[in-house]
Amino acid sequence: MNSSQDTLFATPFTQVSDFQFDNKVVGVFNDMIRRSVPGYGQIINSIGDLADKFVTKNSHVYDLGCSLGAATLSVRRRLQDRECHIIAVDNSQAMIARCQENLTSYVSDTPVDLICGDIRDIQIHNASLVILNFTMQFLAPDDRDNLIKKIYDGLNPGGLLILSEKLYFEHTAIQSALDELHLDFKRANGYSELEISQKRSSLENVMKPDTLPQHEYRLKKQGFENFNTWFQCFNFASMIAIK
Ligand SMILES: C[S@@+](CC[C@H](N)C(=O)[O-])C[C@H]1O[C@@H](n2cnc3c(N)ncnc32)[C@H](O)[C@@H]1O
Ligand SMILES: O=C(O)C(=O)C[C@]1(C(=O)O)C=C[C@@H](O)C=C1
Repeated sequence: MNSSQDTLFATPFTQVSDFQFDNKVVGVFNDMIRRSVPGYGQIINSIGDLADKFVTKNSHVYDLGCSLGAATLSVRRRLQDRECHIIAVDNSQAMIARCQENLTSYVSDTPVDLICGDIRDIQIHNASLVILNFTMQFLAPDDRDNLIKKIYDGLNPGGLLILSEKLYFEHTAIQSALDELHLDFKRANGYSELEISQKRSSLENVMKPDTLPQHEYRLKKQGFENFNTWFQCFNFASMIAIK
């Protein structure tokens, strides 16, 4: 997936505006997410491995907040002859346009319905896999319960939800230690203090991470009895929940 280097926050702004998944972000997104989210590449690969284990014949796979289609492509590579259908959704028109180009670059017999829309309005049914890879954190906290309930209801028995999120920690010293390790990861990937602090301000109002106990409580409350974290690096985690 080609991408320019992310320098969006490298020059000083008089006022930092709220983060948006617009054309400018789309152009650098692949570089941005790989240099910002520890373990992103491994998570994308493992989503393909999990798809291989959980996706059943003639079922649906949902990639909610698909961005450029990284998770969809990873899944699709593993699903030959499964006769299933992938539904990939994002509410950024710019992301969807670039995602379409990425999907058409690879041949596959698994059809993908690419939908520009809000994941809160999408119906889910006959699903063997639902992916929320760093998407739910951008929803208003009050909308998260309904989304998880809708996913639970739309999954077939034995179906899998993959939920990757940035985490917040209640304990002040733990929060600050893991946050600092994340910042060191960004520094090691070439981001300056200015880039780090301007991006942080830009995300402040639009990305609200939950704690791990909040995720566990929500998943259980909405019906998922089987839940575990399968990946964590610093303050980023990916969870699986099975219906
Ligand atoms: C961090 S990115 C997700 C990365 C992507 N899943 C991946 O694996 O590369 C978050 C995405 O969610 C989308 N998004 C945020 N809120 C949304 C909503 N309510 N409905 C649909 N898409 C949404 C954004 O446009 C953005 O593309
Ligand atoms: O927390 C940060 O600093 C991030 O950059 C995280 C994050 C994410 O988790 O989605 C935020 C926005 C971009 O989509 C890429 C990464």
